[in-house]
Amino acid sequence: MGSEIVDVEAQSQMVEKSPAIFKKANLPVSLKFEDVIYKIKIEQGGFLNKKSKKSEEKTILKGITGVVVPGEMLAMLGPSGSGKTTLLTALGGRLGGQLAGSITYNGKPFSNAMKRNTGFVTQDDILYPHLTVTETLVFTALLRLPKTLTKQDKVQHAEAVISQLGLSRCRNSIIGGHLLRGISGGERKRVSIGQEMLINPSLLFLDEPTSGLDSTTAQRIVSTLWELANGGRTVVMTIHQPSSRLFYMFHKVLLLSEGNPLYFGKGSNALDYFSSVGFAPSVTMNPADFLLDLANGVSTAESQEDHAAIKQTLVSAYKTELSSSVKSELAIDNQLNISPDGKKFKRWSNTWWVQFSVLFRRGIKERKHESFSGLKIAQVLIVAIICGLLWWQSDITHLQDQVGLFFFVSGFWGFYPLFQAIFTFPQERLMLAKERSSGTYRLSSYFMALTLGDLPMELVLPTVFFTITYWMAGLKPSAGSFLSGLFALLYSVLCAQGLGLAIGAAVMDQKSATILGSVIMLTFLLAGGYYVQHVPVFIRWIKYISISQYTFKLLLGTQYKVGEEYMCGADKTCLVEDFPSVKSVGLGNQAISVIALGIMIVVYRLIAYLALMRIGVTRKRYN
Ligand SMILES: Nc1ncnc2c1ncn2[C@@H]1O[C@H](COP(=O)(O)OP(=O)(O)OP(=O)(O)O)[C@@H](O)[C@H]1O
Repeated sequence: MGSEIVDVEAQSQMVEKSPAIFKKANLPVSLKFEDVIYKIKIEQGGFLNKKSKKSEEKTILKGITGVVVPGEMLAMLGPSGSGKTTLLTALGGRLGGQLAGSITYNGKPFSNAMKRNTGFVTQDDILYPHLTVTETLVFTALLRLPKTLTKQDKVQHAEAVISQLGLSRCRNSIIGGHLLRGISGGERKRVSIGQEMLINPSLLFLDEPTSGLDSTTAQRIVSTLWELANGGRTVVMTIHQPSSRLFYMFHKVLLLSEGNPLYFGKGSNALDYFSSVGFAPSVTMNPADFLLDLANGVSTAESQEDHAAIKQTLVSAYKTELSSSVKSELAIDNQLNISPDGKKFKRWSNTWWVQFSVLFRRGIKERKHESFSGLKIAQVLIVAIICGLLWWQSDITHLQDQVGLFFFVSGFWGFYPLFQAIFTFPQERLMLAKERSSGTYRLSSYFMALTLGDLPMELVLPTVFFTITYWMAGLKPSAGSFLSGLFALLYSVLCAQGLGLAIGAAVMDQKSATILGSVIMLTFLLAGGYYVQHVPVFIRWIKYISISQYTFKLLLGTQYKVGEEYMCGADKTCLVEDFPSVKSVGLGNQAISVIALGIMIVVYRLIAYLALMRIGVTRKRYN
């Protein structure tokens, strides 16, 4: 107990020394929840026979009540699957579906203003692997801090968080991730907490902030959270197996077992309560371990116990012994009359333009390794040179060859941008969900930043390709033909890219999106007018949606004119427009191709945008 007091004193001193933003909460929040019940529908059976599929209702949370006031830190304990994360998500205003009971924040339901006053740290750290610690926190500060602060102030806030969380040593190291060495797990967790601390939330939720960390690091993180609570914040976290040192730092503890509350109250009173209902620990042990044993139906008092019966006894004991006192605590009017006023708390902290420009810069930084990869450039250069060599100084007498080149170009530049774009949104899914659910930015600014950020490289590569191939292959040596060919190609690249974005956003799974993308593009290619000219009427419509067909037609149009002749035999001339694959797409009506591709450029992006609207804004946890 003595060491506890020393700890607490040391922590109070640290608070004194802390930067201003950690001293006091702006808008203290009293969180009250009463009889929270959460049900889900589970599909059962029917693996072989769909008709036998039944949906069964499962109750995940079975009436949980509690109150946490500013300055308090609540820990939710319980075995795996007991409902801790579900309750945390519900309290954090992020759970949709069948949620019953009442959850209030200073007596009011969850609102946008409260969202901006709430920090939520998920169990898995969702961070960009290629950014450094400082970059990560500065970008978050620029996005999430209000526009009343200058850029300099925002950077200073990020710096303050870095020193407060002891991240100075690794400030310039990259976060890292899968197959990419970066900072340690504990440091990564602190960066995630730092991202939420930046906005100085008065209500902070954390899902297992200490899991996978050694006890010293865990202690350090919980101490920081304790400091935050001490500054008038309300801190709620789930925790797996806290050491006794940590256990006594929590002001309140909620013990769950299979969705039932077994205990709610001060951590230091927990053992007395369980002793009073007949479950006293027989040996001195970590109180958290003892509580978890009980929640699993294991009591040290008896050796051959019936786990289900013990759990049942504890559930009943809670109802008879504790429930009413917890509810009466709820009735105490400790509602703070501070509610975020609507004017002060607009929905977004920054203007569209600020969001866009920060996201644009962040996107370029995170993906520069990918977009400007030497391998990608080498791949395009090699294909361009091989094409140039194979079609070396071809001329119109070999019309078949030239037409083949144009078709290849339209196919290659259909697939290439499609597959570059298809991964964009599935890779970003978790980040988008995290940042959208905390109201960091508008979807439109994110969408524009991401799609425009990739654009320069996506357009440079086909330009380089076309320039090399065009002149090596000896196509029409006029600036007009070259430039209109290049325009047609870039136009079709934008279109294929849009299709890739739409498929990626709609499917949100890289593997399925790739398969779907290749089937669609292959169909477009086959219907492009080169391989088959006598298409049955019932399927002829495909060519009207085929990107390859329009690109092919535009490229042919830049080289040949209606009425132009070529040598089709020893001393025989034919009209270009009568050549089979030219005939199938035709040389006239080029404007229609331009309009059709233009429509597709817009429509595919619109589909991608609409598909993204479902991410992060629904308060569902399992989406
Ligand atoms: N949408 C869902 N679909 C299916 N099962 C769900 C869903 N939501 C929650 N569950 C189930 O509800 C129970 C509680 O889940 P929850 O993640 O809240 O537990 P937990 O106590 O946080 O577990 P852990 O400590 O392992 O993270 C689990 O059995 C889980 O499988």
